[in-house]
Amino acid sequence: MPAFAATRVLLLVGDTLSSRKFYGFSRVAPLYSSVRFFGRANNESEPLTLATLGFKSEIESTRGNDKNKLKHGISTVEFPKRREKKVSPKETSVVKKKERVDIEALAPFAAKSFSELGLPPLLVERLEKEGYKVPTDVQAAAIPTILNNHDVVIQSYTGSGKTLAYLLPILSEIGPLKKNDEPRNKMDIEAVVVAPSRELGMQIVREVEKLLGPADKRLVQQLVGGANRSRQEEALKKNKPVIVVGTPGRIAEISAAGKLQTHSCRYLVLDEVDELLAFNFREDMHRILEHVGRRSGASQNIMNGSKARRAERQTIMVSATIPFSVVRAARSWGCDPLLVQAKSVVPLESVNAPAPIKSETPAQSNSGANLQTQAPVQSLPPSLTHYYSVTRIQHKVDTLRRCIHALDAKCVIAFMNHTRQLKDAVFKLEARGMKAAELHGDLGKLARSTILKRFRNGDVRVLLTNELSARGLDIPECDLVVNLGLPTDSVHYAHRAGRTGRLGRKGTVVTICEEPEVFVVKKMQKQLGVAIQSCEFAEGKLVVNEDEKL
Ligand SMILES: Nc1ncnc2c1ncn2[C@@H]1O[C@H](COP(=O)(O)OP(=O)(O)OP(=O)(O)O)[C@@H](O)[C@H]1O
Repeated sequence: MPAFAATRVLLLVGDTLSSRKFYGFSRVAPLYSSVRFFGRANNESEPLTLATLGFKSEIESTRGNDKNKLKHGISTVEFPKRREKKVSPKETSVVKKKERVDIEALAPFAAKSFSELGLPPLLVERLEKEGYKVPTDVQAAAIPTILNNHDVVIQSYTGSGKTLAYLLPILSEIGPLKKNDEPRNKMDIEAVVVAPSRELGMQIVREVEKLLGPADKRLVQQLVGGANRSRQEEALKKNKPVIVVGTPGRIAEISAAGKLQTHSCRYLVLDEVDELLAFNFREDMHRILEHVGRRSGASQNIMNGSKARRAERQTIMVSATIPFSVVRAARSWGCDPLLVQAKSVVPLESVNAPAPIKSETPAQSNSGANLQTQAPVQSLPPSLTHYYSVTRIQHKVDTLRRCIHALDAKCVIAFMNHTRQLKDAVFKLEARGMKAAELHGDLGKLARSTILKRFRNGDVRVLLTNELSARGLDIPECDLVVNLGLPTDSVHYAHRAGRTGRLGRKGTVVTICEEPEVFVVKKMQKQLGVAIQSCEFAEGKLVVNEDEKL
């Protein structure tokens, strides 16, 4: 178990804003209308305003916001001050009046359109063609922030659209859909996206290909392990991609062989960054962090501190779960990074190490300074229903089958902790006429992608898998996640659970456990701040044990 997994906590509210410098604001991105900012005077007597940050005027956006008031959520977006721009007294007074005003915001979609976020028309057109019309909250917060050259850590719950939140600002600046048509040095790779699994890597590649369109899809190159390396190297040479997406091992390998020129790369994305901190990725990640976007002569610049680093790559780190180990790592990898969440943007500097856990109800934990229990809550989509059902170990697969019938689930992901258990479970389900398949890391790349394709197509109803599928896998149709083996902790629970209930869809999570394991479920319930209700499956129906309070 990697050390970071034990740290489940993130303190998100820091009262002192960083007074550190921010460099290289070259663009002005318009403000999306319904994500709000509030300014505040800081030590150096310059208030924070949208103007100081390079966004549209605060007064204008505030007016626009009146139309957008909705029932859900509070929106407070704080940015660190942008030093070089002075604020007029008029702006200052507006900011002061609005100081610490919490505003209702649209949820789950904050901005009305992608064009409001400063994306180029070609890209917006392509998005509309693909059916993406309204940005999600996290996209509305992240896109302008990345367009403003900030290094960021993006955290929001599973299935909330984090992939486009970083891809869109990158594609605004590089490739055929970008804002300006400056010619490109064809040898340069301009963005590197690192993901911990082949499946996630391929999924990101598909997303980029979709946006680039058939004529330009060769401008993204996958560099995932398990696939033919020389073919990947040939494709790099022939297609001269602007963006590569891959797993740490393969990217590091090809880079070490001198076949991947990333020194002048502008963007480095670490998707599922907390997973990428795992021990087994350490050496490869070290190489990637040292080489991507590090121009020759940069080592000399490092001596000059963050300003020099700013002139190099922009680092974007992403996950639904950001333990404090990531906060620490992100501070050293990035340049004054910001923590971007659906409705808040704060300097990572203001995120404090977790305080000891205090017993408090989820409602209390939202308002208090100790947000130890809050991080996993923010990692879970609100549209999920959680149950647990007690059974004997030898009846677990049969309970799974009855659970699927009772809930009439069509597309099910069931997690087991040991690869060797998967085959037996598949056999038992198939024997009872339920189409099932196993997916794990011991299978070859082709077998893995064929199984996933069959599952996505609906040919397979139940996918029996292990932790491999817990991260990032996007199968919107998945309506049920079952834990046949207990997840290691609440962070792992959150990622597994997040395979269902994607982007506002309903989803159910059922943990099938033995009696002595119930206390672990109770503990996770407390840490996650969600109700996990006891239930049974009898006569083809779900029976919730209402009176059993955890
Ligand atoms: N603005 C949007 N409008 C409609 N659909 C969207 C939008 N943004 C993303 N989606 C879709 O939402 C789904 C979830 O997005 P994505 O996989 O990026 O979530 P995520 O936050 O990265 O999840 P995870 O934490 O599990 O990796 C995808 O199917 C994606 O195509």
